Amino acid sequence: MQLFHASSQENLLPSQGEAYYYHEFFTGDQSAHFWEKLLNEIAWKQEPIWMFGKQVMQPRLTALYGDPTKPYGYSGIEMTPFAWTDFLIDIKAAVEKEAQEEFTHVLLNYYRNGADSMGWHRDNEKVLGVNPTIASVSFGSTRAFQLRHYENKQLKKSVELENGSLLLMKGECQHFWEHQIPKTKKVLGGRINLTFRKLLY
Ligand SMILES: O=C(O)CCC(=O)C(=O)O
Ligand SMILES: [Fe+2]
Repeated sequence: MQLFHASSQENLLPSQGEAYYYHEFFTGDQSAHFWEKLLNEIAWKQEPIWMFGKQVMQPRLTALYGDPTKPYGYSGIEMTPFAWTDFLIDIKAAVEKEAQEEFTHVLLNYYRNGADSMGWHRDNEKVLGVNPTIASVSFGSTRAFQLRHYENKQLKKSVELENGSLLLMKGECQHFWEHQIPKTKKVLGGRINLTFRKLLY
């Protein structure tokens, strides 16, 4: 939405994948506006996933939006998308312009406080194709986003995802690197994250 973004434009990863961070991709005013919409108008739910043969509740709230005829799933669950809303389309358009990619779906995560989290994973479902571009937008409290090499787990990178920021993951990132949002004991408010994806149906 801004013409020039305060961006490092430099790859956060040393090799085998790309991750680019854009600080203040959205202005403070835009972010405050989207925060209110996201909090009040998204159909948030706490859903179970399968982990090591057991069903457990995810430690955060989630929602999926996109083409309702194209479901998407991970960790043994399948989600049916809700149809796009106007303000989600506005966010999507801004992100698509920067990413030079068209997205079909957005997965939303609401971390209510520092006890909510997302464990180590790669976004490598078959339906995303070989080297997917995933665009991740954050609003609300800053949380650490950690990346570590899948084969050499000592190799780690961390970036603080701030209010109004954009993170683009590209190339071989989902093949060679996993990522997580760890729990934190810092007293923190909520954070909402949107990951835009292109599902190849
Ligand atoms: O909350 C985040 O920044 C990460 C979200 C994520 O990795 C995902 O939805 O796959
Ligand atoms: Fe992810």
